[in-house]
Amino acid sequence: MTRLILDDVTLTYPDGDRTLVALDRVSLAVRAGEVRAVTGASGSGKSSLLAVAGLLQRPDSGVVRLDGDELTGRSRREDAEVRRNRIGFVFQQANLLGSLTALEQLQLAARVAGNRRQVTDERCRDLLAAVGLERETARRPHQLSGGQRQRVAIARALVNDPALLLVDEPTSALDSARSREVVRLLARLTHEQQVATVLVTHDLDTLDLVDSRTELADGRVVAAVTPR
Ligand SMILES: Nc1ncnc2c1ncn2[C@@H]1O[C@H](COP(=O)(O)OP(=O)(O)OP(=O)(O)O)[C@@H](O)[C@H]1O
Repeated sequence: MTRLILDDVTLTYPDGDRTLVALDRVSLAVRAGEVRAVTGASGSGKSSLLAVAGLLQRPDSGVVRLDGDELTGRSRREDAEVRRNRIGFVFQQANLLGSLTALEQLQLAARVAGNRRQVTDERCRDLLAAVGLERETARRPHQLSGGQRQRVAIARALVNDPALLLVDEPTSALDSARSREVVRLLARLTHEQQVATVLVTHDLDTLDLVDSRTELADGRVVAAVTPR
């Protein structure tokens, strides 16, 4: 089942008296249970692609679909609701709240979303166990390693059972062994939870762990590898 579709998306930014084309007629599709890496040089449009898929930027033209629903051209309030309930985000830094335990990070994310489904403490604990942190549920961020913090961020992003997981360079602060662990974990959870994951990465050493890849150059798709 295809979860995310970007169809012919163009995004421009004003640049003095010219226009900078950050995404130039980009199309891609990501299925349930698929990790798609998005690669390309600095400035090629990777973050712009995530911003459009995550409804943080509105494209000039083209369409974003999630589970068949067209998401383009809705109100800001509707965009925010989709972001809270149907999309999980993981950034370069884990962005955990310093005073909360690992378990509380997930409980807060569930509460903020005001989920129609009640997210139980059991689900939060199960997700922390799934990322290998069953014994760290009561720890605060400063008591966790960088890799562990990133794993809490991944568990938190999945707590509301999103259709789409958007991940921006999650391994940039980690060494290569830890990077592989984090990407392997993302792949496993993506398959288990049947989420569609878009992983922006510079880290070519982890590409053997993903299912598919879109490479950008100057805002255009220059190569695409589809799932095996
Ligand atoms: N808010 C903005 N205003 C103007 N130009 C922008 C803005 N954000 C990005 N750009 C430009 O759009 C182009 C694509 O940028 P983007 O950040 O998407 O690339 P990237 O591949 O994510 O780069 P990096 O790997 O360095 O994060 C670049 O030329 C960038 O300078």
